[in-house]
Amino acid sequence: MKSTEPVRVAVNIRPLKGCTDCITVTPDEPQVHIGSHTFMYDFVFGNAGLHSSQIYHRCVAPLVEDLFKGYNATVLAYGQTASGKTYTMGMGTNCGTNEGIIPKVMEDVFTRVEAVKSQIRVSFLEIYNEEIYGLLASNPSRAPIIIRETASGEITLQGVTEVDVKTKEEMSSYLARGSFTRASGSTNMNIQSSRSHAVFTISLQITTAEEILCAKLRLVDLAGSERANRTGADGMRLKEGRHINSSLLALRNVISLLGDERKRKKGGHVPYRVSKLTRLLQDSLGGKSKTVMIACVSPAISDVEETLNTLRYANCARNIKNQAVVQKQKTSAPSFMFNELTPSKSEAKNKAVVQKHKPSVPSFDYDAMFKELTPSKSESLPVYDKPVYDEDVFEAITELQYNEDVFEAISELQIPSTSQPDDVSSSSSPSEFRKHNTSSLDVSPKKTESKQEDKCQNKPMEIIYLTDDEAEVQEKCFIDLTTDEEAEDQEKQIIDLTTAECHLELKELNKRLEEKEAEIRGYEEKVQLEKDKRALQ
Ligand SMILES: Nc1ncnc2c1ncn2[C@@H]1O[C@H](COP(=O)(O)OP(=O)(O)OP(=O)(O)O)[C@@H](O)[C@H]1O
Repeated sequence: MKSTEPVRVAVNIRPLKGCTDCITVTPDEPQVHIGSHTFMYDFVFGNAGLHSSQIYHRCVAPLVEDLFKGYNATVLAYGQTASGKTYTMGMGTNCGTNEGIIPKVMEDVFTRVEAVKSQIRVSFLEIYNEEIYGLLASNPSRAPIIIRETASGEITLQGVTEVDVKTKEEMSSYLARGSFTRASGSTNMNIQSSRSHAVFTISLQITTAEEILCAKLRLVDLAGSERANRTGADGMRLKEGRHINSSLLALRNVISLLGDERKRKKGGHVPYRVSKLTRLLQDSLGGKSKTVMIACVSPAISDVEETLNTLRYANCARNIKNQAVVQKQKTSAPSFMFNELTPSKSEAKNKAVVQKHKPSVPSFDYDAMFKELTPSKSESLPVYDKPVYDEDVFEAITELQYNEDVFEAISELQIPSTSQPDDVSSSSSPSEFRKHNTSSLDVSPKKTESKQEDKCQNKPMEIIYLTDDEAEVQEKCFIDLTTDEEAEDQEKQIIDLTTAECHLELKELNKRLEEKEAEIRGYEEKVQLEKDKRALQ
């Protein structure tokens, strides 16, 4: 079953902290006014809009319902730093409480699973300085997770830890554990600012007499866009800010391309490969998932520019059309047991391998757990990489003002597609390969082949131990996207984008400089005239 689903967009306006309000909301309508701009959304929460306590029921509960029907779904919190994304998602200090979206999702999921035969797994990862790290891994060295692509275009993640969960409390403790491990730090704008994009994924498999539904709900808390002069970031924070901004720029570029019907009809290339963030969100934006974006904004006048940008991209995201597909496969016999599923060699190539890799048994005492984790937190943070991009370009991009021209120009930019090798490459041997936990993030290609519709294209949740032969087959269907050449290519694309933006910015500045010079010349002439007049008198 397939249905065209627009990305639904909600705006969440956080409470004002004692300064002038720059946003007004039309009562009883999802309409926001800012300066001379007016935007329509699917929902508006906060200010004169709906009460923010309704976010879950209005926006997210329908996705949980769809998850149980076999649809992949995504909730994406987007917005500038300190606009309330982590708070809204419930990934911050409130994650041990019932506040925020994720705790409510858990409540709902575990109420619903009582009525069905199911298995639930969770994974939690972050993109930090353009590397993907698992947040549930028991290994403190936190080796980066590798993105791979199957021959059919499905994105899988090699090295991510997925754990079985049986109760809401267990899931909640993994959320708390991962949230605590996630990179965060203090800036002038947010005392506990997320320094990475975080993705908490709930994988659900429901077995009925006829079929197996296997769908995923991805809950994404993006790091916020920031300006170094406002956050006061330097050193490590500045570098993080640059990575955050560059990946958000790539995301905005994808949104503006997918959200522009004219360009979509032209069939322009969508630059998902430019950053790891856009690769991971490929299924959520223009793919097979049902997606809700929650644009978090601050109503403070001091944040007006960033708020306007967020509102603009969120409005653009409403035009994105996904092709939601039920993720299912047939159960061959009525007594078919989920854990008994063993793939044939041919099936093995379409399935990701999941090995059971459970981190230490979660503690349900949050205070004790945080205490237990505190000394290891700094150790487990990723080691800083060498700066990947040109410092000057990033300096400029950090401070970049996203005005109309830049927005338009980025939309016009067509990024050449990274060639996808026909053949398969993989550096690890079959036995090495089996040592890793492999999990798919179900990021599927945009084009849907009808034949594949009723097959479960996501990774199955069962644990599969392959023979050497099967592992070889499995390996052959992966394409490693992280070769040096490809990484260089991706970096170059980001640099091209940022350079183009810098050129536009420079052009704008030159124009303003010329205007100022003309003004000064006019003033000097006036002064000279006055002098001449006085001399004549
Ligand atoms: N709706 C709200 N009601 C009360 N407090 C809020 C609300 N939204 C955010 N806050 C508070 O504002 C601060 C910043 O929020 P939060 O950390 O969620 O922002 P963020 O957008 O995730 O920032 P960053 O991108 O820097 O991580 C936090 O102290 C949070 O508790």
